[in-house]
Amino acid sequence: MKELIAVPVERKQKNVSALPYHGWVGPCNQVSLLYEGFGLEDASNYDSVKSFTQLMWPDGHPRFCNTLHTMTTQIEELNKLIWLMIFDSYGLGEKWESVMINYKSLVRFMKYMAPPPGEYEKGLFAHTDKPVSTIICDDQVSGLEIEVNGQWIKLSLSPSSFCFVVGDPLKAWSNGRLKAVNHRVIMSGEKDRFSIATFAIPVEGTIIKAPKELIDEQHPQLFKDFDFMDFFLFAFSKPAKHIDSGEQLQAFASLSPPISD
Ligand SMILES: O=C(O)CCC(=O)C(=O)O
Ligand SMILES: [Fe+2]
Repeated sequence: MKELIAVPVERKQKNVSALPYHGWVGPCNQVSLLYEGFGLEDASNYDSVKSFTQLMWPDGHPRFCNTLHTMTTQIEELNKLIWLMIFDSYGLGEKWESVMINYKSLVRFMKYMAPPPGEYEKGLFAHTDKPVSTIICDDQVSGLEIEVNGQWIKLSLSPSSFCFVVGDPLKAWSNGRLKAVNHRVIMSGEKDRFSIATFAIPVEGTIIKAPKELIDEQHPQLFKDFDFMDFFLFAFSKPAKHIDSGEQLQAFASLSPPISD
């Protein structure tokens, strides 16, 4: 990752995408002055990894390319395994093929700079994830926090462990059974933090809908069926900027008025 951060900014700026949050974002006020992130779309596809490394390094950095491809295919497998465990836990294991969401992995490589000495500063604002789910790994420099009952809890990931984050679409898919946790990154201490997040981005035209088995009289349908990309683009649109990240799904797809906890 340090090699990626060391790439000249003119080349980093070539890491662009038509989709929000899919390309390079340098330190800025909208996100954070401590934050820098790269985006790699369709990350388990070798050609796509190769195009990325060729964009970053004139020689394409074959060692980086191969290691990255191995990592992304394995994380994608891990994500699928977790989804299958979720399906199974709702008695849908046998039907996994009909409830599976086809997706591509978007990998984001992130660096959060250490704040000035003694300071406690935002690295990434509080949000719920807009992709279906996310797998995060970091370099054990803490910073990731989750909100539980109004309290922020710092997570310390142990070496070689991963954090699975439920995104808003998975909450909708599960008819509200799974919660999309509000999370943020707060930096303190002297060390920079490096993290890699792998997001599940459904393929074009995917409709997010709760399986009929998860809807009944006791569990009425909470969200209308929606096209993933419509929701994703809505979440990054101007009107949605005024809506709390955790409320965007409700605002976009709710079938009932909000229920307070
Ligand atoms: O860097 C992290 O640990 C979290 C990143 C994150 O939440 C995100 O990119 O959505
Ligand atoms: Fe996130």
